[in-house]
Amino acid sequence: MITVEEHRAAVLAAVAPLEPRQVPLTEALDCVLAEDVVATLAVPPFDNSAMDGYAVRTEDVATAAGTTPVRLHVVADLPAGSGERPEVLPGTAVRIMTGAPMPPGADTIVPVEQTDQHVGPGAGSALPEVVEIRASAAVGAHLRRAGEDVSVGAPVLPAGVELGARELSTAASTGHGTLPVRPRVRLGVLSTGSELVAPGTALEHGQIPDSNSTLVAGLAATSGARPVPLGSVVDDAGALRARLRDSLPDVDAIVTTGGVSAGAYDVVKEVLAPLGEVTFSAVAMQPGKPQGFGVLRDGGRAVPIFCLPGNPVSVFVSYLAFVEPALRVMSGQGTTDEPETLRPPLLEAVVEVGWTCPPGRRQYMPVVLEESEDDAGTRVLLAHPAAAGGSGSHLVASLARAHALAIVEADVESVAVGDVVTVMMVP
Ligand SMILES: Nc1nc2c(c(=O)[nH]1)N[C@H]1C(S)=C(S)[C@@H](COP(=O)(O)OP(=O)(O)OC[C@H]3O[C@@H](n4cnc5c(N)ncnc54)[C@H](O)[C@@H]3O)O[C@H]1N2
Ligand code: MOO
Repeated sequence: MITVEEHRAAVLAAVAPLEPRQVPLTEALDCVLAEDVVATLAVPPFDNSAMDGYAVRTEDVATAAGTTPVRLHVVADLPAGSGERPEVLPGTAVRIMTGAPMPPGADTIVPVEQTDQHVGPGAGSALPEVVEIRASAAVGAHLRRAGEDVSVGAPVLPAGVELGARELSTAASTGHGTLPVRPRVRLGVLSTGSELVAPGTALEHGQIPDSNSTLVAGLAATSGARPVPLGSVVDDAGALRARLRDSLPDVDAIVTTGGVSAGAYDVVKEVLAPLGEVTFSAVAMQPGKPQGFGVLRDGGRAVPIFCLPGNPVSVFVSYLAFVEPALRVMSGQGTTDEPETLRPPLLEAVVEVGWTCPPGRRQYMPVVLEESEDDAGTRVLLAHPAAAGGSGSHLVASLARAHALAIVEADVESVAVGDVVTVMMVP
């Protein structure tokens, strides 16, 4: 048996960040930015009004007040989006809406509420010939200056940042319709097993729902990859070979589940082992002992393939231990120089209900966490197994209850109430 660290090291040695690509903003969410980005547009891009009202000259309205209104001729209307540039000469005003460009000649805005005009749309909102201004205004009042937030050429997003909604709106507003990113990893998800039927299908005797496809696709999407569903194949070498061959051009990596242990029908091993570039190992962990990993060739491209065991809890643990770190390297979200960027956060918890551990294998026990206080009033996390049956790799329904995986080293025989264990938070 090899250790988890040895298997992970072999995986990480075989994967590399995907080549950067220019993608539309709509495809860039959750991607890592590959280059520094500077503003090609100022924000705001031009001087514009912050209020619906009238663009005027301050000197024209200097004496305006409720009791001494000033009457100005309205010479034009400027809704937002207007490309007109009507000049505001002395004694005139331009009606202006929020976001419309400031007309030449005007140096301030009087909100519509400080005039005699109707507020809002509908009846009474026609453009007046004359407007009565009922308040004076300072130079630049309610005016949003070009470049006030960002000027052209200013750095706005650094390489390496993970693009969320805020970063993407920054890119959009500073002139970018596309961005150079590490693309999302297209992860092919393939279940193997003649017993599998689609979730929700009525079962014949011996059949079970394929829950692994849903699990892996969901985990991939959660970590920013793009799952590519490859369905399920029966335990037939020819069918598996054909499905893998047909899928290769559309994916950057593949996860298969099932068919990797000692069974007479374990076709994943049967098909991939002879190719010479996929290795099958026993890893000292429970669940998740039988693991395959290697690369398939698509022309000159190496496509990493993870052959996880079929048991669903084994799939979950194996995904977090091996697939997630590799995807994080490929997408630029993490690096081997900083191992904490390759996995979910680790915390410590106090065991509330003990359990026994398998000999010679590191155990990953799905646990429920609860917050509590110790005798000194310090906040502590309490952990108990999520399933009555412990870390059995078939106890898939209990996964929904788990908050974390308690990691118990291979030399520990049992975990007792009050022990402190390391827990890895799970997606
Ligand atoms: N003689 C031995 N038998 C087994 C060993 C061993 O060392 N010697 N290892 C056991 C361990 S540990 C594991 S884990 C499993 C792994 O088996 P496989 O990867 O070959 O997986 P299968 O046999 O195809 O399936 C195992 C189990 O999982 C269910 N399954 C499979 N796919 C799905 C799916 N898509 N959705 C839901 N459930 C799935 C399947 O029906 C089986 O019950 O091998 C042990 N055996
Ligand atoms: O390694 Mo298996 O996943 O223990 O059941």
